Amino acid sequence: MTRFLNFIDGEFVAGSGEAFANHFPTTGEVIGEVSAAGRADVDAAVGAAKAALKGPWGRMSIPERVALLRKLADGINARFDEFLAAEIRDTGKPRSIASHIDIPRGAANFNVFADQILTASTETFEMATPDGGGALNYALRLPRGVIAVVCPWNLPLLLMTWKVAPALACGNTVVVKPSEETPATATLLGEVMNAVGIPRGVYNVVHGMGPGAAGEFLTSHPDVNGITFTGETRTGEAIMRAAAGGIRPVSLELGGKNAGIVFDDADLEATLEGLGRACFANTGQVCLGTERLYVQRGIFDRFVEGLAAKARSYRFGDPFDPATTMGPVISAEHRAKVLSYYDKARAAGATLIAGGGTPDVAGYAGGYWVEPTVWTGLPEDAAVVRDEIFGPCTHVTPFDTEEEALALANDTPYGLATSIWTTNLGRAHRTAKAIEVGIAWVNCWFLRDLRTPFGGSKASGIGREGGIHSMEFYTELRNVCIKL
Ligand SMILES: NC(=O)c1ccc[n+]([C@@H]2O[C@H](COP(=O)([O-])OP(=O)(O)OC[C@H]3O[C@@H](n4cnc5c(N)ncnc54)[C@H](O)[C@@H]3O)[C@@H](O)[C@H]2O)c1
Ligand SMILES: O=C/C=C/C=C(\O)C(=O)O
Repeated sequence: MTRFLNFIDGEFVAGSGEAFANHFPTTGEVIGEVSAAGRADVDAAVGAAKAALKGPWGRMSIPERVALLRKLADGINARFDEFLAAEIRDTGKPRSIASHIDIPRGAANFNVFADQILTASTETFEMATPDGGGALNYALRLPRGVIAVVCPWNLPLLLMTWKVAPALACGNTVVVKPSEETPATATLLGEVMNAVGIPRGVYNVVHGMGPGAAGEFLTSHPDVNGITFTGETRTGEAIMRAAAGGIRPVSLELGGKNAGIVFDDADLEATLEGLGRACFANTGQVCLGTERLYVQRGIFDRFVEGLAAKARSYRFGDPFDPATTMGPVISAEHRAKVLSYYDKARAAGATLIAGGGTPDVAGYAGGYWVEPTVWTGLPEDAAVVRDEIFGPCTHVTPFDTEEEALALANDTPYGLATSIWTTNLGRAHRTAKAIEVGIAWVNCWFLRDLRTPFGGSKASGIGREGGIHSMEFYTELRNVCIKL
């Protein structure tokens, strides 16, 4: 049984909070115990992070920091199999996903933001002064200080390093609160931090729950200078309230109810491949996934049939077996939530095209399995069409005109991402511009260039991360005005 400790000031320490169990979602077995941080431990972590700003880390040049970030990427890659196993045991996700997405991106994030800080520039303005002389303004890009990083469980290492890497690149220190469901890779990263020579206190990890526990202790801590959060919209509201105390900036990457739009001129095979992944990859637990599809009437029946075939094509089982293509959902609680929506769809009179229940997975009866599911026939105000479910399921609605598709897609409080499929160039540009989201993919899904702005509109978030946009959040600009 693994014991996951907090990582504070370069050391692994037990916390004063109540320890809790870590489950393997594939079997439901308890495979670890997580030592939760109490308020005093969070104080110690924030204190260590604050002190580290004044230590060697704070005096380091950008090239020195960049060299350490590259060592972190190499350090993760050198222990690739350990990170892979840790992520798989926390999430039950298939090896094929974790080895292609989670761990490589977890490492790559450090290299990407090392590159970014080397080229991040600031403005200068020369001005005339009333005395006939002049002055020169230039901006200094300074770290904000101690950054609280609060993370979800769906892509644990990837989403954590997506924030930790730019925060460190900019010279901040961090206190990470991983999801209580997935403590492993954040903890393992502490070992890599020490091994490559990141000074103590620069990276800290506190484990525990959110409300009334480590998450809240951290986000309400007065010595935290900025909060970056990925998770549910409701939690984002609580974090924003906590950030109001002391006026701390927030970056919020929140929930969604993303629409996919398929026009009848789309390449059907490519569309099914792309949207099949958008609906079902990672057992539907991707914030960018599509839980609502709008398909033009001319290809509606063929599309629905093709998507049902995709839904039925997954293989459940041992995540370490390369033949497994779909894992369980993260927890018994989350499975109950997803299945409650399967019940709601039934009660609302949906036409069930595929799935709709729980599979029998031989040898893994205790796992948190749910079937990939496709429905049609529900009105737009049905709970299944409106609420974020965060499971491997989608509802498909037919439409006739471009205007109608856009009105349907935009009729949601959320605005994270969309995936539009058409071979008509003009329509692609028009639709991408008219849809109210932060990320519009055309003829693709989850194709990521890490220099691009990433984030949500409406209730899906505040701010953008990625490339220079991360630098904007993790630094503060100071204007220096020199009278010449
Ligand atoms: N927009 C994005 O980039 C993005 C990416 C991934 C996931 N998500 C969203 O995340 C959600 C799934 O993740 P989740 O269930 O882990 O989200 P969650 O909001 O339940 O939890 C996220 C983190 O916040 C902590 N937390 C909870 N309440 C808190 C509080 N009051 N104060 C401080 N911390 C608190 C949790 O312990 C956890 O570490 C989905 O809604 C999904 O759409 C969004
Ligand atoms: O579940 C959400 C996935 C988010 C992905 C990223 O933040 C990324 O690719 O950088």
